[in-house]
Amino acid sequence: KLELPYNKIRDLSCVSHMPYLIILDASHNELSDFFGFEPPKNLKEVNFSHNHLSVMKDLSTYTSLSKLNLDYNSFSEIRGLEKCSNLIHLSIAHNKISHISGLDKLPLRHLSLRGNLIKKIENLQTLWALQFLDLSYNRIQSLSGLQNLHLLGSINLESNLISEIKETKHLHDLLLLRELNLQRNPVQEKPEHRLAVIFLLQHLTHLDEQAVTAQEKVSAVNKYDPPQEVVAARDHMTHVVFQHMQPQVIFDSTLPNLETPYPILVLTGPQACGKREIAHKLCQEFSHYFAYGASHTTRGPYFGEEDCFDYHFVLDEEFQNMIHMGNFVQTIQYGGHWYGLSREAIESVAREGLACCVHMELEGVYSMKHSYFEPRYILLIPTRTDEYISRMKARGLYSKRQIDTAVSRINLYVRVNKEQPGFFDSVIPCDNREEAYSTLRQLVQEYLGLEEQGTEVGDSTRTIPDHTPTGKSAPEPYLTTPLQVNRHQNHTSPRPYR
Ligand SMILES: Nc1ncnc2c1ncn2[C@@H]1O[C@H](COP(=O)(O)OP(=O)(O)OP(=O)(O)O)[C@@H](O)[C@H]1O
Repeated sequence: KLELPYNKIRDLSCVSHMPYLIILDASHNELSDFFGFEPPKNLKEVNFSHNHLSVMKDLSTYTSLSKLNLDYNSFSEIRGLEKCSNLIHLSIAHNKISHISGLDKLPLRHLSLRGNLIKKIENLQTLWALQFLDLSYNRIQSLSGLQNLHLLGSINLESNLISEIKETKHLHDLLLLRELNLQRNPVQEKPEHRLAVIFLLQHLTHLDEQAVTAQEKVSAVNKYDPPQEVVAARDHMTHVVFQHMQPQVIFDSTLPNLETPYPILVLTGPQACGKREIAHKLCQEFSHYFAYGASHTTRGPYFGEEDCFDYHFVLDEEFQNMIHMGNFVQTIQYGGHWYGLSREAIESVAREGLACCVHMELEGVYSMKHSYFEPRYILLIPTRTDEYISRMKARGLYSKRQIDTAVSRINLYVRVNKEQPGFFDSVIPCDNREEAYSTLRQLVQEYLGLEEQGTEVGDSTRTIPDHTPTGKSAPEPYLTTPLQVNRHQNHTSPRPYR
């Protein structure tokens, strides 16, 4: 690695003598010669931002290059990158580029052409891997030109000249689009076009706070809020697509098996109904059978919460990276924060030979039902709304709006349970936490066959149900009554516990 930023360097020919160089930072210098050195074989990252470069030249010998930063130079044309078959991150922001060209078929995931003179979105259709596109601060007048970018998750078009949104058909390819920034475009000034903006936003899970007013946001959500099934299908598709883009790994511990799927217990219900506390308690008491699968979240920890125990607390950027690395089984946005259950959270429990116990909102359940896992779903539902509200207030963590949202979602759960019999394997009222836990405890004991064998919970001498690939312990009954009640609709005989 060679770091030379903030100097007055004009000549970099010395790099020709560094055949093993991998990373070069020559930003903030006085270079006018573009790559004026013999190419080190494995050069991967180059930063030439803030120099005096004006002409790009053929980089076909720089085949390992994966990240190139050319911001704040004087380039007026993109060229010479045709053979850079490993280039995934390219930034040529704040130059003098007037046309998008020379990028055909590159495996780019991140492209920034912010602050140039571009009038039209063009020649991007072959960038099949593109996930992040920054075209802000240009002179673009229309949204056309975004066809085929199936993996694009974020487009920044802030400060352009987009004055109307006529055709939205070409945006239908953008299956994974989560963010679209249209701030500071004339279209925002015209009331008749605001509706079109909202229409575009119907596809997005992230509604830009400043792009639409609160009222419009509400009407957009009400009018276009897609059904839970659609949201879950999109969420599942996102994670499957991104997982398939990674080198394939065989997950020994949780691989589906027709006879004995890997056991997962999902506690679901509205926020603060006690599912997390109950999940922890269950994992503690039945520590030979269950371990807690901690989700990732972008919300900050509350007082007393422990990283890796309650959640893996991460920044938004890391969470988005994890999505793009195909790390999650499911994700949701709740209360302005991201939550996601990673494959690794489940795998790490499975590797211990234990069943994974997790908690999640209804959207998570819908997504899990698309996965190859076949968890048991227990709904914990408050039946005395006043007490539920008082308990939330007493925690001192929630605004009135958060409490209202949580309360309004009780009906959502009740409706799903009523309209889709069998959706939850069991429903437990949770007004009294002790009673709720005791009911769950009983279910789990029956499920593990503990009572029948008269075995004490937590008895370390007892054989542990072993789910590891090499596990040899005898199969145990998997979910006998009442947890199994609804499952009987799909399965004729109880399945053995691996
Ligand atoms: N991976 C996930 N997928 C879906 N929902 C999740 C996931 N992880 C957590 N949640 C749910 O998101 C909601 C908000 O979680 P958060 O921990 O911020 O709330 P909380 O106020 O501590 O409530 P709780 O006690 O229910 O966890 C909770 O209902 C939680 O169960």
